[in-house]
Amino acid sequence: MDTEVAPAVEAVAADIAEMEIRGAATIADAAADALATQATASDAETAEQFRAEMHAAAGVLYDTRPTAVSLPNALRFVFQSMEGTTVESLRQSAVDAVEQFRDQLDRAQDDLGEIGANRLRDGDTVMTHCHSTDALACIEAALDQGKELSAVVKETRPRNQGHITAEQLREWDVPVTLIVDSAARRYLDEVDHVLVGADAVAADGSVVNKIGTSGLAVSARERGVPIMTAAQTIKLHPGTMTGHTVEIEMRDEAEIIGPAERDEIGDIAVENPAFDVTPPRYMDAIVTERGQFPPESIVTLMRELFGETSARPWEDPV
Ligand SMILES: O=C(COP(=O)(O)O)[C@H](O)[C@H](O)COP(=O)(O)O
Repeated sequence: MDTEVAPAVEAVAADIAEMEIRGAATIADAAADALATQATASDAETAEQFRAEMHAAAGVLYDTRPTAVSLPNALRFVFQSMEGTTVESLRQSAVDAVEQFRDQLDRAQDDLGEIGANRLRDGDTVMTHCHSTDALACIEAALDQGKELSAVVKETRPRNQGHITAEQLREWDVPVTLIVDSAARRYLDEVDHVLVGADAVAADGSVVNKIGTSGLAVSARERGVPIMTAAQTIKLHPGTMTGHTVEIEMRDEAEIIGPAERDEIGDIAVENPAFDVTPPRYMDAIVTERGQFPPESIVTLMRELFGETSARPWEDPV
């Protein structure tokens, strides 16, 4: 059977893999949109062929990056809403599902921002790690509430996503101090809150986020600084309810060390994990659009949202 994936979908997958499109919420949004593109572009003649093409497109998108569970959750949402026995009905239901998913994504981030903002007080200084649109939504909502905030922004080696955060905060007129990652503990005495995002939240309340989050959380606890994770419910990882672990993406060593430097140093091993796991005991709260949760109780929300799910519904037989 011809399982043609639209070139535009391949292009989105390449952009996600190369991190032109990055950050868990943005990846989910782009992946869902790509499924709508596939549905619209398909010239399948039978419902079976249409489904096969959609499954192939989902597979290409899924294979881009392994850690952000928002990506399979976005694909799952579309497949669970796709219904009908004709190409046209399947196409329409897929396109409608994508629109609904993207609307929900925007709304969830706004609602989460309102809740997270309540934890921030006027005059607070917030430390950030990486670039998280969910975390920034909390700051934006606090600013909208008329609170004045300042920020200490960790640069977030190796790819310096902290620069994106710094730029956004400057646009909102938030005074920013940029620091190298290893300066974080020194500056914790000057901050009132640590605010991070998540690529995945496990059933035991562990938070998977950009490498460096767990060390920051341990230091924050030691310093007595509250730390919260801003994570929409699409960051909740259903597979962890049945014992699966979250795969941590290992990236190219070239992000850390160039070929010339490497030659000079000689024969060494270089490892570049993109994410780490913060155990629930080091996190004060997980803020979702459904409210704020102590990490240990997030599983109740996961049961309510996911119930029985298959991990990769686009691989079901057509
Ligand atoms: O770790 C990262 C991004 O990693 P990368 O740059 O490797 O994708 C972000 O903290 C989360 O994805 C949450 O982002 P958001 O809140 O925007 O979903």
